[in-house]
Amino acid sequence: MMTTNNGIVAGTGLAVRLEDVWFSYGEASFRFDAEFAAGRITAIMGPSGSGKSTLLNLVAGFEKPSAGKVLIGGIDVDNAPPSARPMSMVFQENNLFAHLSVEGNVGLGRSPSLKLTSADRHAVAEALARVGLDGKEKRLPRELSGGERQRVALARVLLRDRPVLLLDEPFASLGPALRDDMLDLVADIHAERHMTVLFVTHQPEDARRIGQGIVFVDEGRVAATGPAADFFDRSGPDAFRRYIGDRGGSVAGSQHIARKRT
Ligand SMILES: Nc1ncnc2c1ncn2[C@@H]1O[C@H](COP(=O)(O)OP(=O)(O)OP(=O)(O)O)[C@@H](O)[C@H]1O
Repeated sequence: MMTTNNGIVAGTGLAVRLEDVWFSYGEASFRFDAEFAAGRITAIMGPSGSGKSTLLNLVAGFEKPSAGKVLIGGIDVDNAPPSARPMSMVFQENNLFAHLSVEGNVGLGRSPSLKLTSADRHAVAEALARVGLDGKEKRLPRELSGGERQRVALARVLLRDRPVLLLDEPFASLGPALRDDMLDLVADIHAERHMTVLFVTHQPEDARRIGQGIVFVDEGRVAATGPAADFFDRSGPDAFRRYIGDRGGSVAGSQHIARKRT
């Protein structure tokens, strides 16, 4: 375990808890009660519009509960803006600043003003090598493929080294083989850093590949939670099986999906 210069404990996860959190967007109302165990990868699944991104945004601090608490590592983060919360977030797109090079975008993970020491620069280079982007340091985001852009975002996650990682469908626009590569990269990073990962996905294959637990969100509520293995056999909750579609004897082709060890 290591403490970074802003006092955040790196190299380990922190539990995330939503304690009877209420929130609404006009008529769309949400009430979340959920616990995400420290150091685990939890896939958040559920129908479109059920509130998965809203749940992540409440944890990140982009939205504020009208009642209830968000606790990270047992600490109420109500007054902390997103930048002060011990987490990193990767979205489906627009994770990068268009005018900054690859190394600039990653360097932001260490210093928002990009005043980087030589140790910081070394760390940036190491993170880029780790995600397979060495040699592309000077490129701008528009000179990269979609998968490469997400690799840059993951390199920044490595540099930030926060105990919680929020992933909001980060690989949804990538093809299946590339998606698997990216999921394996997330699993490898997780195996090394043990952060708590909340991973929103519509893909049962992806949830099964790296998810250790599942939180199933339906109509603004957490409708079911449990180990991924239970969700992907016939004993899974009915509403979840209806959502992903029961495919004759196995759920979501579970017999055929290689699970990445985490
Ligand atoms: N900024 C916003 N302003 C108003 N309503 C919003 C806003 N963001 C989301 N909503 C509404 O809140 C509900 C939940 O949206 P959310 O994005 O959390 O769902 P989701 O489960 O992540 O969906 P998807 O799987 O389609 O991404 C939807 O009805 C959506 O229209």
